[in-house]
Amino acid sequence: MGIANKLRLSSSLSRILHRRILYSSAARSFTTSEGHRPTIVHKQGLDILHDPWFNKGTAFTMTERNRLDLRGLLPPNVMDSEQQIQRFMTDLKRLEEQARDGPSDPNALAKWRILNRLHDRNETMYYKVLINNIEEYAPIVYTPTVGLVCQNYSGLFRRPRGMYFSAEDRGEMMSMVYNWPAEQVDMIVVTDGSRILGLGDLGVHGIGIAVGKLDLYVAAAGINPQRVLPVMIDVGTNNEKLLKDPMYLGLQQHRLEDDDYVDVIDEFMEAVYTRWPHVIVQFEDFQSKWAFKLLQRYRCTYRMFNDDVQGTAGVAIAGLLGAVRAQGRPMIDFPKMKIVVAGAGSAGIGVLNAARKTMARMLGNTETAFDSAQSQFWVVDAQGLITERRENIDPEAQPFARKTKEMERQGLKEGATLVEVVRGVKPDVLLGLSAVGGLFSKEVLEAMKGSTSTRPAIFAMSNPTKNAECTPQDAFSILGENMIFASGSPFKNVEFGSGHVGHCNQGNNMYLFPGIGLGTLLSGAPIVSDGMLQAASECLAAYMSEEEVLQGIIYPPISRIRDITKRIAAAVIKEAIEEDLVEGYREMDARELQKLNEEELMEYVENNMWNPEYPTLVYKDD
Ligand SMILES: NC(=O)c1ccc[n+]([C@@H]2O[C@H](COP(=O)([O-])OP(=O)(O)OC[C@H]3O[C@@H](n4cnc5c(N)ncnc54)[C@H](O)[C@@H]3O)[C@@H](O)[C@H]2O)c1
Ligand SMILES: O=C(O)C[C@H](O)C(=O)O
Ligand SMILES: [Mg+2]
Repeated sequence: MGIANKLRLSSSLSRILHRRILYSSAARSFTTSEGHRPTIVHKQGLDILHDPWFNKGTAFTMTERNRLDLRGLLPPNVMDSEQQIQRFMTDLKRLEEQARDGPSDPNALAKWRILNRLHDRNETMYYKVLINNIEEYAPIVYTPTVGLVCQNYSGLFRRPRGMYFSAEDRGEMMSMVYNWPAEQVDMIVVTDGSRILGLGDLGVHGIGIAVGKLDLYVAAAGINPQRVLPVMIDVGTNNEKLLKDPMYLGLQQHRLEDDDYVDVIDEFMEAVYTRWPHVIVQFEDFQSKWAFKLLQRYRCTYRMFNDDVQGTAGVAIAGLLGAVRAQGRPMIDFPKMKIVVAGAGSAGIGVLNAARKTMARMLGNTETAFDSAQSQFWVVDAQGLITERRENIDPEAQPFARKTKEMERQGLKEGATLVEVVRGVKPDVLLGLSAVGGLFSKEVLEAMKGSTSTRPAIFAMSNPTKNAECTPQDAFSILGENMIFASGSPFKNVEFGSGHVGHCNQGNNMYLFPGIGLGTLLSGAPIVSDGMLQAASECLAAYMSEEEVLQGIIYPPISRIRDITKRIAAAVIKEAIEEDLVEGYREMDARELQKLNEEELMEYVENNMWNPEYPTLVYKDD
C-alpha cells in the first residue's frame, strides 16, 4: 500500500463516508438485560467506557465494539467476565509485591495508581499536581516507574487511555480513527511495544510508555491534554511469556513481519493524517530494525520524528558538549574527544550519527573532516568491538566499523571486550545505550581511570534504573569527585562528606522531545528537519551556565523542564523560519511568524502553552 497523500481525503468527507458505510445512528443503542427488562443505552464511544453502569471494559464483544463506536478504544483481546475478574483478583493479591520498584521508591507503583485515578477523574488537577511537583512525580509517570507499569499492565489496566490499532484492524483504521472524540489532535505518541525502555518486547502493554511521554508533553510543553493521543499498534508480540499469559491484553500471535508489518503502519499513518492533517507523530520504542526504516519512510512526507533515534541523539550531543565545557575547554574542542559507545541499537546509532555530524561540521565539513570525526568513535555491541571484520554487520553500524590495521596499533581486534577497548583507547567518554544493567562493571570503571581526559565522563543512559550501565555511586567512588556523570533514569546526587557533591545529571530525551513537538506545532512546519533537531540540541547545550558546567552540571534539573522546553520550542521555530518551512499556526500565519524577534517568539510560545486552570463553564450576570 502506498503512503503518499492519495488517501488524504478531506477529514470531513472521509468521516461522512466511513460513518455511512459502517454505522447507522439508530444502531448505536444497545440493550442490556436488567432482570428480564431490556435497558436501552443511548451513549456511544468513550461515554460508555466512562459510565460505570454500562462499562464492560475488555469484555465488550467485537459486535458491540463495532456498533457502539468502541473499536480502537480498547485493547484488542476480548475477554469474558471470568477472565476479567481473574485479572483483577490476581492484581489485587500482587499489590504488595508490585508496589516495589527497587530500593529507590518502594511505593512507586502505589503512587502511580493514585495519580492515574486522579488523571481519570480530573485532568486539570492531575496536571497541576504533576507540574507543581515535577521532580517528585516525573519518575512515577515517566521513567523509571512507567517501565514497571508496562510490565504489570494487565493487572493495572482500568480505564483505557488512547487508541489501539491491531493487525486485525486492517482495512478499518480510516473509520476507527473517528471513534476518538477529539476534533483536533496535536500530538500522537505511537509505539508497537517491541522495545519498551530496556525491558524488551512488552507487546500491547507498552501503551504505558506513550501515555507517559504525553504526560510530559502536557506538563513540560503545555500541549493541551484534550489534544494528545497515545497510540498502540498491536501487530502481535514475540514475547513468549505474554503469548502464553491468559491475562495478556493484546493479540496472542507472533509479530507481523516484512510488508505485512509495514502495511499496518502505513494504514495507521494514512488514517491519522486524514483525520488530523496537522498532527505530529512521535515514534517511540520501536525495535531498531524498524525504527530506522520507518523514520526514512515517513520523515519527508509526514510531520514525524523518532524520539529514540533523534531525540536521544540531541540530548547526548548536548551532554557531550557539556562534558567538553566542564573541562574548561571550548565546545569547538568536541572533535578531539575519544568516545567509546556501548550499544549499537536505535539509540546508540542515532547518537553516533549525530555526534559524527557535529564533529565534522566543527571541522569544516570537508571529506577529511568527516573521516577524522569517524575515527573518534569505538563501538562495542553484544558481540564486542565492531570492526570491518564483523560478519553480517548491521548496515546502520557499518560506517562505525573500525579498520583492522588501525585497531591492531591500539592492541584491539574484532570482538574485543568493553574493558579491553577502554584500556586500549583511554577514552574521554564512555557512553552506554546497551540496555544492560551493570555493564560498566568495577573492572570497566577501573579501566576508565586510564582516561587521558582531565574530567572523564560516564553516560549510563539505559533505562529504567535497573538497566543503567552503572550507578553514580560506583562511578564516583572509582573515578573520583571530578568526573562527569549522566544517566537516563534519575539518581540522587552523591554526597562525598566533605561538603562536595557528585552531580547526577539526567541525560534523557525528555529534555528535547517536548520542545521539538511544541516548536514544530507552533511553526506549522510540514516536516521535522535535521536543522530543527540540531537547533533543539544546541539550545539545550547552551542552556547551562559556565559556572554550572564547571560544577559538573551538564543538564538542567527537571524542575526547569518547562522553561527549557519553551526555549527549545522557540529555537526550533527560529530554525524552521530560516529554512523557510513555517506555515503558521492558528491566527499566526507564516508571514507574521517571520516578523517576530526573539523576545516576541518566546512570548508567542509561552502564550500558546496550556496551563492547568479550570475554564469558566457557566457565566452568569447576577
Ligand atoms: N536516556 C535516554 O534518553 C534514552 C533514549 C533512548 C534509549 N535509551 C535506552 O537505551 C537502551 C537501548 O535502546 P535501543 O533502542 O538502542 O535498544 P536496542 O535493543 O536497539 O540496542 C541495544 C544495543 O546494545 C547492544 N548490547 C547488548 N548487550 C551488550 C553488551 N553486553 N555490551 C555492549 N553492547 C551490548 C546490542 O547489541 C544492541 O546493539 C534502552 O535501555 C533504552 O531505554 C535511553
Ligand atoms: O523513555 C525514556 O525514559 C527514554 C527513552 O525514550 C527510552 O526509550 O529509554
Ligand atoms: Mg524511548
